[in-house]
Amino acid sequence: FSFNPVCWLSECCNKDYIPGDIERLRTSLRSRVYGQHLVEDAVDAISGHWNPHHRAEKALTLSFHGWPGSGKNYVTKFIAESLYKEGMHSSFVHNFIGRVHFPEEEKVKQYNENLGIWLKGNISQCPKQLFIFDEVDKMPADILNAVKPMIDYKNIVDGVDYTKAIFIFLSNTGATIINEHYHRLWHAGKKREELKLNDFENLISKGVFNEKGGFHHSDTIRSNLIDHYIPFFPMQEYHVKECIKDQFRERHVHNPRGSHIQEVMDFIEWGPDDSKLFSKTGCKRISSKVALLVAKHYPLASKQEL
Ligand SMILES: Nc1ncnc2c1ncn2[C@@H]1O[C@H](COP(=O)(O)OP(=O)(O)OP(=O)(O)O)[C@@H](O)[C@H]1O
Repeated sequence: FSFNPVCWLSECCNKDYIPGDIERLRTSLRSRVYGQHLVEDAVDAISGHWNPHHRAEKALTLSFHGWPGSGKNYVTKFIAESLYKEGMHSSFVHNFIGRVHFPEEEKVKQYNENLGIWLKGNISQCPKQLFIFDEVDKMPADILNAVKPMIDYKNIVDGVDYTKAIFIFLSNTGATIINEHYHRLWHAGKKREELKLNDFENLISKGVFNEKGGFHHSDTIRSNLIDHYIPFFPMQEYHVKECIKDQFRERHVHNPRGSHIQEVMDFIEWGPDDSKLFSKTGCKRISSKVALLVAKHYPLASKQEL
């Protein structure tokens, strides 16, 4: 037993701060995330990756694809919260956003150099790091090539162990392919819950390789460094209704009137044109509409919020 007073004051690279609580992750996803049963595969991958009885061969790379508002960031937040005590605020969790961190196409070389040094610096402090790259489709092509060697390293390089890191890429790339394929399967009578990862993985990897953005002709994909492509299915009416109820509940309204739920539903655009099966914005933009209704019709709940 060793006691390190520094760890009282700041985050340390140990089990207390990095509990890696997979059961908590499973429970959170099952109870809070609607309609995305394939994220279970991501959980299994993470669980295997950090399994103390099995040494990972390389860093784990997961790539989440789907329409806006289908839960990619939401799920990532649960992953961070279950693996790290401080969740998204942990100094071992890093969130890069395409348009914010890599806005200029002509600076790719500089971004790549900085990113390489920076990743190495962090991983050398603590190997169990989570790197999230959001809006990969809005990053200049080639950015991911800076990450590629780190994902590829199988051994300790210059004293740094890259194999325990987790990389999660989020994008809308491939969303159209996912939606169309989902639509076809749905027409053929397949149930959403019956769909498997391998119904989609090949389709996505081929699709993202050709679409513009950070994955475009990327070495990361060419060399098969992405371990799992996870499709996020478009949200249907019953999922969106659950999201709306969640938003009411968050504002202490546990029994919202049906007409109020409908009022929010009326704001949502549905596609594709023939079936109108999916919400074009998923569960996004619901929260502000619900906030307005709560302020207007549930004054007591609004007070509780303050
Ligand atoms: N599958 C889901 N189950 C429950 N709530 C969801 C789901 N998807 C989205 N939401 C709700 O909608 C909000 C926005 O979703 P989120 O930010 O995860 O979308 P996204 O897929 O990351 O979109 P984008 O591609 O625009 O980044 C979440 O914070 C959550 O409240």
